[in-house]
Amino acid sequence: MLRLILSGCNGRMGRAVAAICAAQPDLEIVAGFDLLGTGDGSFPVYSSPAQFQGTADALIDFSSPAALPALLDFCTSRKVPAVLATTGYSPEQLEAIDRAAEKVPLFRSANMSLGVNVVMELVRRAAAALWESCDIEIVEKHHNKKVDAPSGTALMLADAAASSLPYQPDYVYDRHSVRKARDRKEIGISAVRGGGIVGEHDVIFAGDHEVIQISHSAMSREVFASGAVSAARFLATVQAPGLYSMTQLVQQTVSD
Ligand SMILES: NC(=O)c1ccc[n+]([C@@H]2O[C@H](COP(=O)([O-])OP(=O)(O)OC[C@H]3O[C@@H](n4cnc5c(N)ncnc54)[C@H](O)[C@@H]3O)[C@@H](O)[C@H]2O)c1
Ligand SMILES: O=C(O)C1=N[C@H](C(=O)O)CCC1
Repeated sequence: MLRLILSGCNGRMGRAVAAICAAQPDLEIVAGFDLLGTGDGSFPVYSSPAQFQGTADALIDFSSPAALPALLDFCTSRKVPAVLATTGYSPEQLEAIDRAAEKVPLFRSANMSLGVNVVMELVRRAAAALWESCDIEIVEKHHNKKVDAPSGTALMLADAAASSLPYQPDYVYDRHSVRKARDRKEIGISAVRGGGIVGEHDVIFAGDHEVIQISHSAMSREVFASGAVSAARFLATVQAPGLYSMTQLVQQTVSD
């Protein structure tokens, strides 16, 4: 039995993860954390991690960057490995995650879908082949409840493209405030918010005579939820502290 804590349990993703756990007999949610310290009664919910006195094999977090300090305190002091799936962390929070990962296994990915991680590899290869002839632009689209922009996935895709460039690109999020033609060394990142769009990402390589586009569409939140559960299963097999990502999870899956 894998005993899980679900942080952000009352949210859209928290509910999607709970549904997957309910369908897998070897998974048990022993506690939920959420601002609102109540749930549907299927497991106890705490408004603060410190209130929970039990133990767990792993924690899955889909909540808010505001939850991070208390979560890192909890995970490092209680030695509970965590899957951090929340997006919108500040550079200082990313450093705090790096420091905590020296004490306990942590897994972080702004997108828990296996497909997006394949797309990242395609983007690396396309950028290596096309950077001299093409401008790189990223467009992401999400539902109207999403609070962070651009999406964590768009930033991961920009980093994937940047890793293949022989220069450090500037990420440009706003073309409104400056009247200036596009610089070759930019990666433009644009965010659209509307309705119930689950998550769409287009990486556009625009040349003078051709346009190449690499796209990913999430059809439901289940793809992120099941990826997070796979990451929690992966963490339960990892003993050493460290910051893990989909790269290691995919490597383990391929070698099994
Ligand atoms: N990595 C991925 O694959 C992936 C996929 C989808 C969403 N996300 C990210 O997950 C996060 C949650 O997304 P969502 O759509 O479920 O949002 P949501 O708003 O529906 O749910 C967030 C939940 O977290 C709770 N919460 C907020 N602040 C908290 C705090 N300080 N302490 C404890 N609980 C707190 C809220 O009460 C809410 O129930 C977002 O950052 C989103 O971008 C990541
Ligand atoms: O719904 C969200 O919020 C999503 N957030 C992630 C991101 O910011 O990239 C992943 C896609 C869905």
